[in-house]
Amino acid sequence: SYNYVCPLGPALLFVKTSQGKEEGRRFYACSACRDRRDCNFFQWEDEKVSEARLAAREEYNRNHQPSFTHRQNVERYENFVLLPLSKRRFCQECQQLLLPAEWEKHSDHQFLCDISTAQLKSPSQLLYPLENKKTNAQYLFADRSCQFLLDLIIDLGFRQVLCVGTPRLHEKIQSKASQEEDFRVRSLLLDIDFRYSQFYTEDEFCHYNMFNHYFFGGEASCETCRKFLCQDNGERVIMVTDPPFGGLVGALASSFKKLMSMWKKTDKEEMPVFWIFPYFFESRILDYFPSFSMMDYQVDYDNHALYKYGKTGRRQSPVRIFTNLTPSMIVLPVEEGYRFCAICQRYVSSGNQHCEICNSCTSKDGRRWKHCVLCKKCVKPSWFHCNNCNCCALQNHTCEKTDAGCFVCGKAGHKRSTCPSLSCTRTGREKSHCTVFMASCLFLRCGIFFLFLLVFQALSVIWSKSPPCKICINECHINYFILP
Ligand SMILES: C[S@@+](CC[C@H](N)C(=O)[O-])C[C@H]1O[C@@H](n2cnc3c(N)ncnc32)[C@H](O)[C@@H]1O
Ligand SMILES: [Zn+2]
Ligand SMILES: [Zn+2]
Ligand SMILES: [Zn+2]
Ligand SMILES: [Zn+2]
Ligand SMILES: [Zn+2]
Repeated sequence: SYNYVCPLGPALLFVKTSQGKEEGRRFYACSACRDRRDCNFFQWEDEKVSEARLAAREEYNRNHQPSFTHRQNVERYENFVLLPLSKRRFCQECQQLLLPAEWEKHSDHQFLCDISTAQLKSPSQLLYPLENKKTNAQYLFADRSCQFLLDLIIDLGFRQVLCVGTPRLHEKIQSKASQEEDFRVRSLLLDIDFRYSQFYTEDEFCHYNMFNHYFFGGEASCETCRKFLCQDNGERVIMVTDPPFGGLVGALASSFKKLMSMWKKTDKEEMPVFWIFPYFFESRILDYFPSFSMMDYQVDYDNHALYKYGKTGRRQSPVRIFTNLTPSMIVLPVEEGYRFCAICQRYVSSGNQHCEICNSCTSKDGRRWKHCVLCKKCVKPSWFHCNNCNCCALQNHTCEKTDAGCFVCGKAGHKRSTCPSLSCTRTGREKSHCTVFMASCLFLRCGIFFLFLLVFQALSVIWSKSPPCKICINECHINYFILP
């Protein structure tokens, strides 16, 4: 049983951390929504909850169920495909296939007509990608990357693909399976996006939350997943996941471990996994999965302005494949410049040079990195060794160890609140001219306050227009820590 449940399943326990130390009260919040506007569930761990509040929450959860069940959606689909083309409509506002009896209700909504079988087979094209940055950044694979993944899966001999948050890969497999008789690969999609239940049966799609390992369809849905993983003795099964990048690696890892244990044959063996995630999460992923290694392949997306193949040629994508398969088995396309490093026994980017000192191909971002003898490791090409910080960093970084100084006068040794150029000091001799000083002091304070406001406004304008954080892509610097 769970402590607290919101419409997206069991809430997670969080605590704020600062410099690795826990700070403040622990609290429960929605597992999947980082933005209170999307799910406002909040509960202090040590807070007593009244019966009335619990009842209200249950009521709220009930009211926030989708309007149709998965079963109902499957039946609707069966009726939909019987309709002649001219009667097949899709409401773009409600993101829903419409049966003729429902047209009336959606008459002032935008809709698409003549929905073809091909369109029904590629729902990821029909549905608009959810782009709520904090909750569900639905970045869809560019066809180049999706095809690469599928070819790789086939070449490695896998037959069952558990697609966790990879609707486009699932869709590719499903449509091939329905078109080509000798295509033997099967797939099951696990995703939080319930819109997909309109296009897939209960054996093809499970409504699932990967932050808390929650099957919305209950035991039956969980059983579908277990069966899928265990058919043919669990041979030739692989899980491919591409979670939203907003962090919570620990929560994801814990769910993936649970999925992997549903497959588990022996203690030694691990279910093969492709976890697609940005390279800067490497150490976090390895913390949870020491058997994983990061591949150099750069995963491209269709609808991500930063990470897609631009018109001007190749843009760098920071998204990689993490896997527990032997790296040498992951053959990367030579046409795209990847080459095999015989010493590292893996394929690497063309720019990734083997460093003699580190004895490894050290680049993480595809550019050629340089070795720093003082740091005893390879670093980004744009970094320089800073003697102040005693490590490599960007040339224009602010050194960590030096005192940033006073906000007002810039001098070191004191903070804004005790700045001598501002405050009316309390020593007796100075009190005499205090009134005059007070006035100018107040004037100065107001001035600085407004200046501060202005700068803040300017900054927030700049922030809102600048591309998302390069480190975490959509969600900046989560300082929460999930307790086990
Ligand atoms: C970054 S997109 C990956 C899509 C993938 N590149 C593709 O083209 O198939 C993340 C996917 O995970 C799903 N997702 C987001 N949050 C989720 C959650 N809490 N549990 C399960 N799936 C989730 C989204 O609906 C989306 O399909
Ligand atoms: Zn509608
Ligand atoms: Zn190498
Ligand atoms: Zn090196
Ligand atoms: Zn250095
Ligand atoms: Zn420095």
